[in-house]
Amino acid sequence: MSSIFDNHPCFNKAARKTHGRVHLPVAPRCNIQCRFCDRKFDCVNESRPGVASGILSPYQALVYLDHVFAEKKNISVVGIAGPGDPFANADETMETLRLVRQQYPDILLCLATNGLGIGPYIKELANLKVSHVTLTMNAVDPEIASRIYAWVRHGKRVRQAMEGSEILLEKQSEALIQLKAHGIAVKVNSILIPGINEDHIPEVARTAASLGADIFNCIPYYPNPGSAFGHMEEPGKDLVQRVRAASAIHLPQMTHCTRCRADAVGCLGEQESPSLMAKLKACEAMPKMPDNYRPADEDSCRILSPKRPFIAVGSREGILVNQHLGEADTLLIFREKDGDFELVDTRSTPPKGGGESRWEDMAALLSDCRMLLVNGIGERPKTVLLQSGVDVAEVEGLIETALTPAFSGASLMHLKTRSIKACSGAGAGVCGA
Ligand SMILES: C[S@@+](CC[C@H](N)C(=O)[O-])C[C@H]1O[C@@H](n2cnc3c(N)ncnc32)[C@H](O)[C@@H]1O
Ligand code: SF4
Ligand code: SF4
Repeated sequence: MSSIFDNHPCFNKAARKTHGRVHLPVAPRCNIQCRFCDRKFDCVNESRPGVASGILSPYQALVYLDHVFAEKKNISVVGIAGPGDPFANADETMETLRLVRQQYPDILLCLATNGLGIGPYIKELANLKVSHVTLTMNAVDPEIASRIYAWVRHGKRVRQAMEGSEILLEKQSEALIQLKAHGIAVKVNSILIPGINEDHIPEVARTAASLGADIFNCIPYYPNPGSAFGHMEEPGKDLVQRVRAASAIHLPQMTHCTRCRADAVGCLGEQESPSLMAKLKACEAMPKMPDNYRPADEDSCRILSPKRPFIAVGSREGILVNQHLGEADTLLIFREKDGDFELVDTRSTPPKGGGESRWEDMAALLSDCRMLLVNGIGERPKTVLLQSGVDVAEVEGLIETALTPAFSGASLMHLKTRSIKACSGAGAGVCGA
């Protein structure tokens, strides 16, 4: 019998080599300070929790995700794991989850949090079908916790270690109970910090089990020179094994955690992809929100402004979306009218062979269009158009079928071009693909 654990590489060890995950780095800030954590937002060299090569806005993250799915075919989970805490950046986190869910109705969604701020969002997380949450609980005794957490920001006030730890622990317990009450699978991460909590972690596992957690992940502390615990050594294998064995009495153990970056992508332990890291940086440089974008709400995803009333289509005969942008001599321009679609213009595309300026001219040509529908497009023109505020969808099928979701802002996922369409136009450098 299949279960929600099957396709998640962290919750199910058997899936770790077949199913990948992508972390979207949309949450830079944190609402607490763990003494072992050192966050970095522009770091390409280190492979550890809390680092990312860039920070994305929700809209940028959605564009980046397109690149991820184009390069990696085995991604089953989209998650948010910092580099700070998702609920110290609740607006960005929830906006990203809404956009991703709208665009990818069947993908698994997950996130990792310290639990302090998640409470008010649990209901909506369940509505968005966020199926897996990781809650990091490093202690359940406030005295031990106060040695791990330097401060906790609750509401507008920053609380010092002891008072803050008491609040944090209470919020974590409440969050775990509520997450389970909403049918969400919960993994509890507990960072094993030698000399601080090694004898206490089995008690964390026992408490987590009593509150309904599904699985426990005792993670060896990774030494961060930039953190307050920077001088401490990483726990040895024997200690990790001993603590995991004592915790296994209470909960099944995850033993294959690879202590991932906040922008990790692919299978666990896989080397970072240089091309996707470059894509992430390119997406970070895009406008945080193009002209034709307004934040999503619970009911609708992309509500598009009247500043760009039209949608452009690449079509050979005017019935199907079946043209690669590089091959298109003309683009059809549609608008929505009285619940129907009207062809309002046929525009000649800028002449081929103009290099980069061809795509800039194309962006100008489509300055009143909110979206371009084609069955293929090169990386460079796509980036130029997205940066100028034209959303791009690579789809195939009847124009009319594609225009309905395109105008309403609904998902076009079911129409996505199945095979990668290369430009067969007049030679290299012409279409930019
Ligand atoms: C960077 S955090 C982001 C999500 C969230 N703020 C949290 O703490 O769960 C992701 C995971 O990395 C862990 N982590 C951070 N620094 C670490 C370190 N130096 N060694 C081991 N795990 C670490 C956190 O405890 C957490 O479980
Ligand atoms: S809660 Fe997460 S991001 Fe924040 S300091 Fe702790 S480990 Fe780092
Ligand atoms: S850090 Fe561990 S639990 Fe989180 S995604 Fe990586 S392997 Fe999974």
